[in-house]
Amino acid sequence: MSELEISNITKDYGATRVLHPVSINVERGEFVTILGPSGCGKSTLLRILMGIARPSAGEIRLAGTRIDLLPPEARDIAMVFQSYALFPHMSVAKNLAFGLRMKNVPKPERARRIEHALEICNLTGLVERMPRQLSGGQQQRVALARAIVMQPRLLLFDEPLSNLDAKLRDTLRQELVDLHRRIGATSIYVTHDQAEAMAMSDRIVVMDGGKVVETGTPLDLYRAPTRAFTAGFLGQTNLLTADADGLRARLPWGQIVTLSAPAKGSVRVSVRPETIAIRQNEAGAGMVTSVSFMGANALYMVDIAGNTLKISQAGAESLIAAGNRVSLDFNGALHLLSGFERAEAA
Ligand SMILES: Nc1ncnc2c1ncn2[C@@H]1O[C@H](COP(=O)(O)OP(=O)(O)OP(=O)(O)O)[C@@H](O)[C@H]1O
Repeated sequence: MSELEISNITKDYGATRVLHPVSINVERGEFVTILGPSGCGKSTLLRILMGIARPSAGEIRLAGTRIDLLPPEARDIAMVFQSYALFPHMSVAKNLAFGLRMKNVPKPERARRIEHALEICNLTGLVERMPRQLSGGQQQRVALARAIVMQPRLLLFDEPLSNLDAKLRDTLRQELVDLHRRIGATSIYVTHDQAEAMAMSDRIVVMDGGKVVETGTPLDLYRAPTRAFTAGFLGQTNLLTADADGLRARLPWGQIVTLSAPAKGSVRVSVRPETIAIRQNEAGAGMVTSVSFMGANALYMVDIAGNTLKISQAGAESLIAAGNRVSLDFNGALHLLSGFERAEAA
């Protein structure tokens, strides 16, 4: 039995179905990210888990108990919101105490839990401040502490870092991962930011159009996505059509390459920009249309037989200028996608 079992949850608004039957299992202590573009239904799913929206059908079990019919306060779930949602007229200490008081936690235990939550969220010293006297990052830490202090069975995060600047986001992302390791709470994190999902998660659930597209570890989904949607959403990639015969395949410009799995006929492959080597060659089939120096790497756009390929070259010492002809080497096997028609049509 999994700690959290989401079984065939659907959600209809009138005649519009925004969640098709969605089933996700989360193990105890696991950090699972639901990743998908705006409008894919991730917030709807979180609201259903929290109990602030009702599913049209399906069941949710937490530690074996059915919870989808319970009110939010009876679910043993805490949520950290994108907007922090702190009580503006209460100090940090009172914000943290509020939920505990509602649950009639005795005063000495309240104090102990608050002190612990403040300490692990790096907030000691700010306990008497009001929310308006805190920076965005500090406010988000308070929101986190307020969730942790409840010691919930399940922690939910709704894009909690998206209102922060890039640098602070990176810092807090790391803090969140450390924190999760220390408290080991079962966590569901919702984001449309693939870098965040990759850096933080034990497992990622990719959603699109109200459906689960694919589930896997960050490494598996990056290296071996099954769906074109996953390949394109998780990092950058090039999607190409090839003519396969076993492990060998011919690209549209005649180049012969190796596939990650045998196939026959017209197939789709995903090629990550960093797995292609670019070489200046007057007789090459490609032409550099643009080059951007990114610091640690250079990003080339290459036109080859009507296809535009992104190529990332690490530690480039000299750049190949736009207008030059190039040939491309594919290092290793090209990743074969399956089921791409369905994913793209979804
Ligand atoms: N109350 C509502 N009535 C009708 N449609 C709704 C309602 N709430 C959400 N939707 C629709 O449901 C779909 C999923 O919305 P949801 O907010 O879950 O997406 P999301 O993936 O969280 O997007 P975002 O990242 O932009 O918040 C969207 O098409 C949205 O327009």
